[in-house]
Amino acid sequence: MRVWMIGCGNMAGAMLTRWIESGAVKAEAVDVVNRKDRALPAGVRQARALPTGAAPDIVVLGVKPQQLDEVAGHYADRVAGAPILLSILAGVDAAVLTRAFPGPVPVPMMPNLPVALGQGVCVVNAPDVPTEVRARVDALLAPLGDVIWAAGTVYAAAAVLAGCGPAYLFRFIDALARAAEAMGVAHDDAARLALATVRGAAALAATDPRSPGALADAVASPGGTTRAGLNVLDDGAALDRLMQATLAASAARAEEMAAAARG
Ligand SMILES: NC(=O)C1=CN([C@@H]2O[C@H](COP(=O)(O)OP(=O)(O)OC[C@H]3O[C@@H](n4cnc5c(N)ncnc54)[C@H](OP(=O)(O)O)[C@@H]3O)[C@@H](O)[C@H]2O)C=CC1
Ligand SMILES: O=C(O)[C@@H]1CCC=N1
Repeated sequence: MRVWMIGCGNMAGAMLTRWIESGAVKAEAVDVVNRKDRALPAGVRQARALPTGAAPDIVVLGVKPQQLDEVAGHYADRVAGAPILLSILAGVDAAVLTRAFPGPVPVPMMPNLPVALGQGVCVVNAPDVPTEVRARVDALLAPLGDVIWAAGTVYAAAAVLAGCGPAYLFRFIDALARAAEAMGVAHDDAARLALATVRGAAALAATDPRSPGALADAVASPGGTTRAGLNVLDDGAALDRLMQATLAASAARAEEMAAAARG
């Protein structure tokens, strides 16, 4: 599969790393265009313009949403002959993509950074694409982790959970560590313990047949120490309300960005 990537920073770079490590895409089949050379997997070509010659099987758009018009001005003509335009731009829907890049089938999606390990989530928002396009996108995304197709408000919610979720969890790890540090654990030990606890708990939740709620109950002895802590998180649904407000803020920002992109 031949791939062109327009913009290949943190997120698109994570996807590229996994594609190459998994063997889904060969490094020499990838052309990246960015404004300066970056550390990319060996064998990937990078330049300040798309290559000449036949269009690839897929074009991946990996710039910031605010850079869409600029890159469309440079590359829309070259991209027009490609069959699929896969976009990871938050708040940029299929109609906006087609306006900027007429020709290819637009496939907006929201990945997350753990795709680099093959443990990410990709939420795809292209409900009406032809079967062969869906099959091709599914095959390309499969090595990255879970793939979910969603539309409308479900996509909006799933996209912020998947796309932003890692950042929320990184904050949670830091907050756990800071709390332990405030109680006397050395800074580095607190950071290590918090990360190891989250990693182990996530691995257990991913493999154990019990739900996260049931696993929490398995940790919390009746009248014990964990229950006392859970009572703080559960008081007035404090954690639920915090997460609802967090996702709602990200979703509202995505909607603002979508409105700006629509113009
Ligand atoms: N970070 C994340 O976890 C996630 C990000 N996203 C989406 O991914 C997209 C990129 O975000 P992220 O990777 O964090 O940002 P980065 O800034 O790391 O990546 C943006 C890339 O675009 C390139 N770029 C900018 N302008 C141009 C241009 N005119 N021509 C070609 N390339 C250009 C930059 O390279 P250079 O400066 O060298 O040109 C850089 O490689 C965003 O749209 C975001 O919504 C989606 C899900 C998760
Ligand atoms: O913060 C952002 O806008 C992008 C999209 C999801 C994660 N990063």
